[in-house]
Amino acid sequence: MGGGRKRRRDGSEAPSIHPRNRYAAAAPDFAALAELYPSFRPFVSVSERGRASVDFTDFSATRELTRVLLLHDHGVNWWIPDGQLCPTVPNRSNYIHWIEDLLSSILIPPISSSSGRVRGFDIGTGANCIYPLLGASLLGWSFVGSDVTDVALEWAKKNAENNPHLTELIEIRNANAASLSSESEAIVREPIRENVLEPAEDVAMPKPPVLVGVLKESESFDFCMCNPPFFWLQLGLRREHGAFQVLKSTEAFFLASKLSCKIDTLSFSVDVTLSDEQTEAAILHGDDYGGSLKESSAKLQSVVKGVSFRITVFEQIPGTLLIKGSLLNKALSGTFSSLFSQLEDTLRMECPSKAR
Ligand SMILES: C[S@@+](CC[C@H](N)C(=O)[O-])C[C@H]1O[C@@H](n2cnc3c(N)ncnc32)[C@H](O)[C@@H]1O
Repeated sequence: MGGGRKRRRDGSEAPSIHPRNRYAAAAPDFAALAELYPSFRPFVSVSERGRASVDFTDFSATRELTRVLLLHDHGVNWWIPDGQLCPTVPNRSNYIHWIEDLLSSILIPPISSSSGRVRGFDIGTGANCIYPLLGASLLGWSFVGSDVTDVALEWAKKNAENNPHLTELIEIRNANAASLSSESEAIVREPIRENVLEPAEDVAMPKPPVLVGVLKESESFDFCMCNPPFFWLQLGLRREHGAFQVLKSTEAFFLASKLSCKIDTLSFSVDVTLSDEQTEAAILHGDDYGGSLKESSAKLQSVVKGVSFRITVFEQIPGTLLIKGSLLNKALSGTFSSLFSQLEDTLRMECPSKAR
């Protein structure tokens, strides 16, 4: 029965799937989907007892699963390039329904819009554009989705445009463009510390544009949502590859890319810092921002020196590691995104996944 609570390993109760979630009554049927979609078939294995499963540590498998679920159950055409965050449809649908509950509760007064349509703002919509696509297809909501990397902006737009019935409902905005047009101020602030193990020293970085400058003066929204701006990579490893080895491979990867990095074996993190010349080259060659030379120089002036990005390795469950990439210098988002996807390829080669 959908909506039942699952027990975690520590005995506590895990949040249940929302009762209106399409997958609340029954989880996706991998075998049936494999029958219908030949491209999904190679990713489904069937055990001796006849149970069909998918390797959730294999990016290609989870991407294909997301693609067929969005197509089959939601009539949505969808794709993302390698290295981009792949969302799980049942999980992301929960958030849409939880927001729906909040909006219908007395906690949140309705914001009247002329169209009478619910309007949401999705900070960091990603290449996958998942929340706008689900909100629009499930409930007819309209969305503005923002992002800062070229690849996310390009694919979020493609994902909206490849669904003519939803295109009108989804607008994608470049938060970087907003920061350049609205005189971004450089500030020194604490790094985002969502893991207690992260070092506590302050990091100099430009203030990231999140809402200010991205929203228009006259606009109103019924809600705003955000899945934090980190990049995650999940690696299912063979027994002999531990977190320490992955950390060392990460360090070696950045050193081989001629970047300065500092490994911290206590917090299992690697801080990567680009030299002034590397930062300048990255920005002036416009790898992360397709703007004009004038915009590039404005961006260059807004850059504050310091740690550029941080990679942290976590052991999620024995044999499965999560590698989190945090962008600390927003001016380098494209460089970061591209390096993170190269790091992913390197780690997948050096620390192969568990055999299926
Ligand atoms: C963890 S991904 C989430 C993607 C998608 N919303 C999801 O839930 O699968 C976070 C996204 O936030 C973007 N991001 C980072 N800083 C941002 C900012 N200041 N404004 C908008 N997006 C940002 C990143 O480029 C990345 O695409």
